[in-house]
Amino acid sequence: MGMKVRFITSNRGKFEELKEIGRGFGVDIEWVEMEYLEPQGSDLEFVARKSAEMLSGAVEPPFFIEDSGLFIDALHGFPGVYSSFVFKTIGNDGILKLMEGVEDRRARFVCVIAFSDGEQVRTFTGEVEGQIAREKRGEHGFGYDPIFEVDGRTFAEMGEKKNELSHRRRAAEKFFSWLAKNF
Ligand SMILES: O=c1[nH]c(=O)c2ncn([C@@H]3O[C@H](COP(=O)(O)OP(=O)(O)OP(=O)(O)O)[C@@H](O)[C@H]3O)c2[nH]1
Ligand SMILES: [Mg+2]
Repeated sequence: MGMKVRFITSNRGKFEELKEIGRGFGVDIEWVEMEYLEPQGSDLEFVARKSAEMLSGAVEPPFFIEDSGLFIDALHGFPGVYSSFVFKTIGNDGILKLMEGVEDRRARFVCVIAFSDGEQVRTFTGEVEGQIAREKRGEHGFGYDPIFEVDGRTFAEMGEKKNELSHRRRAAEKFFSWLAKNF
C-alpha cells in the first residue's frame, strides 16, 4: 500500500468517501474520529486552514481535515460555512421549506481539504454545481445528499457514482496528486 495519512473528522460519511477515493490513488486513509472546535469564519478555506493550524498542536502531523458546505444561490450562500449546524438543526426539511416556491434552485457543494505536515498547512478545494431538489430523493450518502441534484439525480440516488463527481472527489484528486509528488 502506498502513502498512509490520518484524517481527523467526526463524520463517518466523509471518511468512507475519502477512503474509497484514496484507494484509486494508492493513498490509505486512517480515520481519527474526533470532534474539533471550528473557528467561525466567513469562508470555508479560512475555517479549514485555521482548524488545521489549531489541531497541529494537539495531533501528531501529518494529518488532514476537511470542511465542506452547501451554498444556495437564492439564499445568498446559506447554509455555507454553517452547513453542519444547519443540518443538525433544521435539516433537509428546513432547507426545502426555505426554498418553497423559489424558482432559482442553483446551489453548489464546496469541499476544502487542509493538510498539515507540522510546518505548514496547505489547502485543496473542490466544488460541484447542482440544484436543490423539490423533495428528498434517494437512500445513499449522508447529510444534504437527498436534496442536492446534478443533472436531475440527487447525490443520494447516485450511490457510488457520487464519488466520481462530488466536491469531495475534486478536492481529494488535487490533494492526493500533490501528496504523491511531495511526500
Ligand atoms: O449531503 C451531503 N453530502 C456531502 O457530500 C457533504 N459534505 C458535507 N456535508 C454536510 O455539510 C456539513 C459539513 O460540515 P463539516 O464540514 O463541519 O462536517 P461535520 O461537522 O459533519 O464533520 P467534521 O469533519 O467537521 O468533523 C455537514 O452537515 C455535512 O453532513 C455534506 N452533506
Ligand atoms: Mg464540522
